[in-house]
Amino acid sequence: MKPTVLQDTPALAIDNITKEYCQWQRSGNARDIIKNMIHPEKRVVTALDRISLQVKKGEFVAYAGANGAGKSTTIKILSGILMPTEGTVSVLGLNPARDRIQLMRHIGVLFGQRTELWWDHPVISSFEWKKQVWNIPDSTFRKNLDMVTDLLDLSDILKTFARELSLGQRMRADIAMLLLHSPELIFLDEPTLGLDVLAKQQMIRFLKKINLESKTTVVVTSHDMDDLEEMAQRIVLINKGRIAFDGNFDELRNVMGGFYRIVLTTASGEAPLSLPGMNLIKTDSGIHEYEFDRNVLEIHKVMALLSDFPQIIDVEIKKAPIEDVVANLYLSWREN
Ligand SMILES: Nc1ncnc2c1ncn2[C@@H]1O[C@H](COP(=O)(O)OP(=O)(O)OP(=O)(O)O)[C@@H](O)[C@H]1O
Repeated sequence: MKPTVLQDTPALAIDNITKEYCQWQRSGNARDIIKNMIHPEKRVVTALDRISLQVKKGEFVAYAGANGAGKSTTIKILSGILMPTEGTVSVLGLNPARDRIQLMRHIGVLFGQRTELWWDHPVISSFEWKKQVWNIPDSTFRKNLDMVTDLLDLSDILKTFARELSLGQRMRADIAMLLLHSPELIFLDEPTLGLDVLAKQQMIRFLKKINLESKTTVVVTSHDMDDLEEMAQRIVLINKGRIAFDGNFDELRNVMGGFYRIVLTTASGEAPLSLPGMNLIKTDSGIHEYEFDRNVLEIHKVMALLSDFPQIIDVEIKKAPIEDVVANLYLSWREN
């Protein structure tokens, strides 16, 4: 039996947390070898700087930011691996550092670069080991094993040694193991890292399904913004240890000016000479891609503009790729 957690609490609540790390600096000079050993220089890095965040039960939240922004540190604090230097954290109403063992029965954590599988044993042995150690009831284990085997296509690899799996197979097996005890909340640090297009789509479909059908709360980090947009309803962006954006993906696009793209194909192959308010960003074999700010140039005005150019034979209007929006945002943060 799982110990009970409070039902009406948010999935997680972070209140004003700061995390400082102490980093020892050593020079690479051979003449500093003694100094490096006895008096290495100390540097304090503020990985998280007074962060507050709430996630409701059943939400699917993307947690993103540039390298070193503080994502993994947050996940480690939320799962009780690290303690914040200051501030309070509550996950399903529990204190992750104090109630770690109780909490682990309700959550699942994946660090995409690491594996929980037993390296020199078939995958199924790791699963059965978890069942014994975690005391997972037979019926729950069987139901979850059938579900993950089917949805993550595991039947071919259950009897394979973990060390013989490809990266994508290993990731699927790790996610499967994470779900065997029916966690209510899962933290996934880069679950699509290194997956091929098909494996990625399968993983994304799977995560959306368990969020929708089992109401599992999901917090996922990734550097792939397209993946995140496909999966999550909400995106929280972290920059230098601070929350810099919290909203949905369309709101995020609006932060950078509500940019849209329009792709025009012309019969002559030439780009229309002047389209005020639109910037030509790419042109190739008679296909011309422009960017415009929908808040400045509304879509009906764009259509009116295009009607003056009979040589246009095809038009496609789309939102700016989220990767580009976020890249511009990171750049603007770096410059400030
Ligand atoms: N164990 C540690 N000891 C000292 N400093 C650390 C430690 N772990 C992380 N840091 C520092 O904390 C900051 C945030 O690191 P963190 O790993 O949380 O970033 P991240 O957003 O997950 O980055 P990435 O996208 O590159 O994985 C970085 O400046 C990093 O150097």
